[in-house]
Amino acid sequence: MGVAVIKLKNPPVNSLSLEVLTEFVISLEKLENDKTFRGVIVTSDCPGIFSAGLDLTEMCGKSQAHYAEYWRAVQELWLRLYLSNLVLIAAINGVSPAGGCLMSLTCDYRVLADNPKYNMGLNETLLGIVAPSWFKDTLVNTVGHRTAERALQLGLLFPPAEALRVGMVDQVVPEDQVHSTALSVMAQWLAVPDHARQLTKNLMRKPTADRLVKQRDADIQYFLRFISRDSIQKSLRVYLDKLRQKKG
Ligand SMILES: CC/C=C\CC/C=C/CC(=O)SCCNC(=O)CCNC(=O)[C@H](O)C(C)(C)COP(=O)(O)OP(=O)(O)OC[C@H]1O[C@@H](n2cnc3c(N)ncnc32)[C@H](O)[C@@H]1OP(=O)(O)O
Repeated sequence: MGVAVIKLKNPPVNSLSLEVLTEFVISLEKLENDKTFRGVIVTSDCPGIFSAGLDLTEMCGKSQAHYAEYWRAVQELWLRLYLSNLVLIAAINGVSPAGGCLMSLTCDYRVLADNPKYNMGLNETLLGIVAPSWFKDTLVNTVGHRTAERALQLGLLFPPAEALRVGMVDQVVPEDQVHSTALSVMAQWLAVPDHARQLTKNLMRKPTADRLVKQRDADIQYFLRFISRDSIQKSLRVYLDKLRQKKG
C-alpha cells in the first residue's frame, strides 16, 4: 500500500545530531517526491529508546555558526514533518523526551508501547532550558492549552497510561503489537482520498507552521542568544555530566 518505515538508528540513544536531522529530512523529501509512497511509519532501531531528543553535545561548547546551522536543521525537520503530505504514524517503541516527543507529536497518529519505562513529554525546563514557541504550539495542538501549560512548566514526562489519558498518544498497545497496530491504523488513514486528507491537514496545521516560517531567522537569532548564555551552557554541561555519571 506504499508505506515506508523510517527507523531511527543513532545508538546508543537516537539523539538528533546534525547528521541525523539532515539524513531524516533527505529521506522524507525522497519519499514525498516518490508517488508510490503515501505513508510513513516512524520508529526506532534502538531498543527501549525512541529518541533522547536533540543532541545536547550539538548545543554545548560549539561555535555560533554551528548553533545556527544546527537550529536551522531542527526547524527544517519540524517543518517537513509537520506539513508532510504523507500520512505519518509514530510507532513509539521507547522513551521519548523533549525533541523525541516533539518528533512524534508532528505525526498524524501515535501508537505507544505499553512499558512503564517509556515516558514521553517536553521536559526542557528540567534541563534549565525553554521549549521554543513552536514546540509549545505542537503540544498545545495535541493535548490542549491547560494540559500543555502544566506539562511544559513542570517538564512532565508521562508514562503510557497518562500519555493516553491526556491525549499525547492515540493508542497504547503491548510492545510486540506496536508495528502491526501502526500498519492497521495506516490502512484506515490511507482509505481516505489523499487530496482531501492533505488539504484538511494543511488547513489544520499551516497557521502554526506559518508562525515559524515567517520568522525563521529571528527564531535562530533568539536561539543563538539563549544557548550562548553562560548560565544556559552551564545548565547543559551539568545535565550532560549527570547523564554520564549515572553509569559510574
Ligand atoms: C530558545 C530555545 C532554546 C533551547 C531549546 C532547546 C531544545 C531542546 C530540546 C531537547 O530535545 S533537549 C534534549 C532532552 N533530552 C533529554 O533530556 C534526554 C536525556 N537522556 C536521558 O534521559 C537518557 O539518556 C535516556 C532515558 C534517553 C536513555 O537512558 P539510558 O539508556 O540509561 O542511557 P544513558 O543515559 O546512559 O545515555 C547513554 C549515552 O547517551 C548520552 N545522551 C543521552 N541523551 C543524550 C542527548 N539528548 N544528547 C546527547 N547525548 C545524550 C549520555 O550522555 C550517555 O553518554 P556517554 O558518553 O556517557 O555514553
